Amino acid sequence: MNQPSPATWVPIPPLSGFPVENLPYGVATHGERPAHVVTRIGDSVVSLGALALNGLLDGTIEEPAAYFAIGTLNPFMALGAPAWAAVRERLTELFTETRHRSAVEPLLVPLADVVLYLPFQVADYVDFYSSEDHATNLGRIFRPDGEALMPNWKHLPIGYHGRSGTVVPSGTPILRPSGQRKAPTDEEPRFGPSVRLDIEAEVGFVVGTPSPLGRPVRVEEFADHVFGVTLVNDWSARDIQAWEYVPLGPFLGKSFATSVSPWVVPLAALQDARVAPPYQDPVPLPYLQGETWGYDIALEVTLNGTTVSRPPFAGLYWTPAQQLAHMTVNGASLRTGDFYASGTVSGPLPEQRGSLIELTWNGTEPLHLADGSTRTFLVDGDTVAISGVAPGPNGARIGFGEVVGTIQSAARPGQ
Ligand SMILES: O=C(O)/C=C/C(=O)CC(=O)CC(=O)O
Ligand SMILES: [Ca+2]
Ligand SMILES: [Mg+2]
Repeated sequence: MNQPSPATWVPIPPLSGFPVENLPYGVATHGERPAHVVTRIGDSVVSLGALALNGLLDGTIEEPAAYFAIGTLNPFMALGAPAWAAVRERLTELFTETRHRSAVEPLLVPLADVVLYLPFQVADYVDFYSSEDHATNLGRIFRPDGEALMPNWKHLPIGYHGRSGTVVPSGTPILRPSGQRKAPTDEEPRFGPSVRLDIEAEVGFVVGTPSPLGRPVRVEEFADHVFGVTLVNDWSARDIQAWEYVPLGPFLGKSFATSVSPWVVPLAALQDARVAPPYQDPVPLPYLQGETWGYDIALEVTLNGTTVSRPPFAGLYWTPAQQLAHMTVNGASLRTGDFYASGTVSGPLPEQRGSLIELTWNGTEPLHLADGSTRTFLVDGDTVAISGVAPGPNGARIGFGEVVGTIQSAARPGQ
């Protein structure tokens, strides 16, 4: 469908991922103005701070300017699902009812004229490991002599706590990390810049509503707590990781940078992208059961402009609601801004693998790029972009935009 959103008076380019059915949240500056909460429609950005200051969000939440004429989504996210629904309904009204056009149109700013930031303050950051194809591939590569999947893998969504302070917005340069590594053929460990720098294409979930210590969040409560969805590139230094991570798990090989796309797509925009959860055998324990679903988000990974993978999020084994329930089943509380990533998204086909270690099978099968060069792991100057799109109502496309990063050479020790 060429015109997925005929109801809006805002011009929407054909096939745009930002029709009125999307209305994601971000944080942006425009010229000298301070950072505000914004939304995007077509190729225009609108400050919710400006809408609020003009009285156009009256009747949604108390004092909307206090939540939107600021440079972070956290206070709004903390208000909870009824407030999110009220604001979304009002924004939809403003962009679809022509009587609002004269008031709202002057507030539209071209996307190209704004600078986008990390839209929320990250509280805790968790990274899961929930793609069966990814886990199987990594098991084969890292543990060729054992079972590909660990015995616990189909009983619980495996994850680890990452480093929230190094979650960075799309476009932040990625400095090649240095660390210890020891290849099987090396006699001794050595220190230096990673020579196996990799990507992980993932989908991230942003928690809005907090939960108290001691009260697990049930699978059915997912949509009460999760505000929205982003794309993630969880940069990974495979050589540092391989030497450091047994038995306690990923540490410095994954904590130097995790890039996030600038738009948080509300769960409400993904209603039509829900898919049946995968068949789970063995049946998980009761706290992981309940009404749950996956999301049909088609990812695309480009390396210096060449498409190298199309990972399908729909096939993930554990659903985001099961991940949330697992993360809190021990009584751990949720804070506004908690962020959890799905784990690397890989599909069953070779061209659906979400990391270079899989795409090149541990560096043995180089990728061929459009410029004639080949790659196993990332070299300085490489740019990786991950984009995503999901189905919306009436044939609309719900876009996530993209998360981009370019590799810079390692800082010399002492710098
Ligand atoms: O299986 C391993 O040894 C390693 C797995 C990963 O590096 C993946 C990871 O950290 C989580 C994920 O993104 O799926
Ligand atoms: Ca990861
Ligand atoms: Mg990371």
